[in-house]
Amino acid sequence: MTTLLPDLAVRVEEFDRTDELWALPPSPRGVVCWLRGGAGLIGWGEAARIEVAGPDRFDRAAAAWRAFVERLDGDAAHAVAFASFSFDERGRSVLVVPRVLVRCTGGRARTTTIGAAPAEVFVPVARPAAVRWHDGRLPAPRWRAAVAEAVRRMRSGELDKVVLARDLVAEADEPLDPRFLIEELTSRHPQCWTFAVDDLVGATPEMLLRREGDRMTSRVLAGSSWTGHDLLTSRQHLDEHHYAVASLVSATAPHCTEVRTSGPSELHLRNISHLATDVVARTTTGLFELARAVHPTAAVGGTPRDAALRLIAELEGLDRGGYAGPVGWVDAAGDGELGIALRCARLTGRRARLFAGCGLIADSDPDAEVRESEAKFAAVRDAIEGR
Ligand SMILES: C=C(O[C@H]1C=CC=C(C(=O)O)[C@@H]1O)C(=O)O
Repeated sequence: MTTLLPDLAVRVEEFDRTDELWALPPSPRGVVCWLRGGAGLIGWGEAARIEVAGPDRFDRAAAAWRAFVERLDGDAAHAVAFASFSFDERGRSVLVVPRVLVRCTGGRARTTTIGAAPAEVFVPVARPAAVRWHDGRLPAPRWRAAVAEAVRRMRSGELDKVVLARDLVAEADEPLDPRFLIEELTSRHPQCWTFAVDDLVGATPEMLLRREGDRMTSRVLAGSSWTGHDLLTSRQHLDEHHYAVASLVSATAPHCTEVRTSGPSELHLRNISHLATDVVARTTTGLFELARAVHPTAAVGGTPRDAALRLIAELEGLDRGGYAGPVGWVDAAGDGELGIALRCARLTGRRARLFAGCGLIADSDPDAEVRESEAKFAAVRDAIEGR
């Protein structure tokens, strides 16, 4: 389904960059962003919204985006759509084309407006008021039991790896303002990509796919420590990491040439460290078509993929929505970036539902995984608390 403005004239203006991109949207409504280290994209208002579902959601989104770009008048080359794809094929995936887009690279910023500039009433950024925390659908003891069962199944040889997630709910007295979270997340997590698309806000360290012309890059993460433990000498974490890299490389192989991997190395973030491998390749395949080929990698699904997805449905049973799905942006030429939507929350009015998942193999310890999930929640939890 596509909904769009009647007037699709594109206007572009250049101006000196600002460091406070998060403060530009005039109100909390319809904010979309993809920001890292003071640069990136932020937008508001809706020139078009494209919603797709089903196993062919990536192809349908790609076709709808191409059709939309063809309808634009003027400088269509500067148009960008923000995307949030559901983890599960039954979920709703969304492309949002903002009416106003600010793109900041190097010392310059550019505003792209589609249609007449929207009438803007400025609403100051609000800090969350009186936040209370509740268990989600999978409180820690139930999730620990699910992890223990998954480990038992892997020890019996049913599968090699699975990623199980749990949730946590924040409830504030007033509606949550995504701009506050964007500000907190960009300043706390400068190595991560802070995103807001539809109702999902977060800061992910994992780049699923970046496409610039015929160059594809990816950063695969799996294997974590929140205690400073050396990941590079841990057989368990190296094995867990290996499955994630192998799933990305084998899924992209039919679409890529000159594939090079470098890693693993350790990526140290504020609350946690990960094993990371960077992948570079040449491709002529579009960004969304590549996403169809690779999603879900074993960083969020498991190995073998189908057995892992069945076990996730059986033991986790959460509606992951956009969590662990591809999230990011695409431009008119088909270039763009899709991260994996991790360290994020779904915002609905006064509530935020946080998600955190852990990769499990036969050697995993359920108690350690519960603590790892808490360390992953901390990224958004501390941002909501503003502490
Ligand atoms: C599934 C998540 O993290 C993935 C990415 C990095 C490390 C992971 C791990 O060590 O389990 C996960 O595979 C999450 O943060 O919800």
